[in-house]
Amino acid sequence: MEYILALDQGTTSSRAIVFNKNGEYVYGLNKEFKQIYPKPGWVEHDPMDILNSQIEVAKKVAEHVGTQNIAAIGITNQRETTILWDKRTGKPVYNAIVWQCRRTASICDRLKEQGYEQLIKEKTGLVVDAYFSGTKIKWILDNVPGVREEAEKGNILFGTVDTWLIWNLTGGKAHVIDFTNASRTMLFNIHKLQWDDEILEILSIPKNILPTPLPSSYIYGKTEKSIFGYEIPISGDAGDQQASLFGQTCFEKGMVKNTYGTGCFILMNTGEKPYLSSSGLLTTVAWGLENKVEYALEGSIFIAGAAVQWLRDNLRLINHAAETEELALSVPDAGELYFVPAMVGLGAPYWDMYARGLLIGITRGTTKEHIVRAVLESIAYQTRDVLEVMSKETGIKMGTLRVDGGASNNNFLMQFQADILGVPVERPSVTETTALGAAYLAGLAVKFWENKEEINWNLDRRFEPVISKEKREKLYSKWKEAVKRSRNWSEG
Ligand SMILES: Nc1ncnc2c1ncn2[C@@H]1O[C@H](COP(=O)(O)OP(=O)(O)O)[C@@H](O)[C@H]1O
Ligand SMILES: O=P(O)(O)OC[C@H](O)CO
Repeated sequence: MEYILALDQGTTSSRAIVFNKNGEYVYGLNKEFKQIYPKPGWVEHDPMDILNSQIEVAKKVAEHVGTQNIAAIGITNQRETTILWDKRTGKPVYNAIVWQCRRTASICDRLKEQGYEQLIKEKTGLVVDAYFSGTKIKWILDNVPGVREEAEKGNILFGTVDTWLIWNLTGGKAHVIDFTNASRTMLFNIHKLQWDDEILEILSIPKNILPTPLPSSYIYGKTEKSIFGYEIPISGDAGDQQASLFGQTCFEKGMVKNTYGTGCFILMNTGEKPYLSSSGLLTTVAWGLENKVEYALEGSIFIAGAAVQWLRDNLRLINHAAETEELALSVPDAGELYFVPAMVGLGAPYWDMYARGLLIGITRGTTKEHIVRAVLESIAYQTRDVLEVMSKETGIKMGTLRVDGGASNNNFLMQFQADILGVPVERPSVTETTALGAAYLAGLAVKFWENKEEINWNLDRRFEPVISKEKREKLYSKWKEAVKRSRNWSEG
């Protein structure tokens, strides 16, 4: 068999991509689905939309290349997003609460007041934040009538999006989660690789709703024959950011990647020991493979490409994301205009659930082009915030930054990123590295690839920093000022 099929279930779209033995992109399709914003700061998806859009593109792509040619399926997904369903009917009991959703900020505040921050950090590697699944599960159990009672009777299952997809694709046979996704729930002990009873008790979450945690490269089950006409092994599962670290072949300690999608997620491979941060970075499982687990340090930025979507859909300043490159290049600079994309608060390294978006430095001369440029620049500044902390903490000086994700196709942004970091930025020829990583993990489990050494990484373009250190620091210090002014704005 010639191909591996990767299913990349992202925040805004479901994607299916087929890769060949050389790790080359053969064919892929993408389907956007509805974002639901019931209240300010709340974000939901319909779990059936997630499932149907994913199956639709998967079937079309498989048929295009010949379903019988697919050796295995790898799954990768938006992480933390929380789904609870009734295992008797397969019906969700509530919409998926999306990772960006802030509705559980007050539950997190209470956990902090009760002094649980350190305990949670030591066990899970995470900061207490509404971002993670734990408080979202609690919210559904406490707020959707009847769900807690049914959960206690053993009728309810929880899953992140990978769990939900695998459960449905296997016809309800496999209720599983891989270690990387589990490490984003705030319920998983990343040292013991087990659900943590103490945290489950603190949040009043019954253990029987949780899936079985497994390595990221593993045969979890086979697809129901009715879906593709064949039973195909599902043998890779990883959260999208860890999958992209793998697809970028960041296999050595100290290697770093940044994915520019809805948000930006910067991960550094830290090897076989978890490194606990003291300045707002997360410790997370990078992958479970070949009977061992490796860890990563992560800086999660909530809004990156989403700010470009906001320019398109809310302000209607552009028709397509790609137009921003030309618009930004049409002005020599942003004219001291700074945009802080704190629309859902600020993630790493600030973790301010109450910060809100800000555009500052507007003058009579400010144009649409300046606004577009400031939005793109904000993505690069946020990345520097994380990388500064990362190298300070670990003492590792990054040699280059490997990039991927939709917005990494923006050459202006990549050049500005190199300039503001003072470090070269490398874009690989396959920027769908998230899907590629999932394909690699799936292929390794079924011996489509024998070992990691068979895996390729090819450069598309390298962006070298060109501005002076003085200019870089001047631009960056003003950004820090803008961030200060965006903080602590919302009253919850
Ligand atoms: N050329 C571009 N310039 C700037 N932003 C872009 C460009 N292309 C895509 N984007 C942004 O990148 C995001 C899509 O990237 P993708 O990796 O598909 O994200 P996700 O997996 O989070 O859905 C969107 O938010 C979009 O606005
Ligand atoms: O869907 P993406 O690519 O924006 O990724 C979302 C992250 O997994 C959230 O942690």
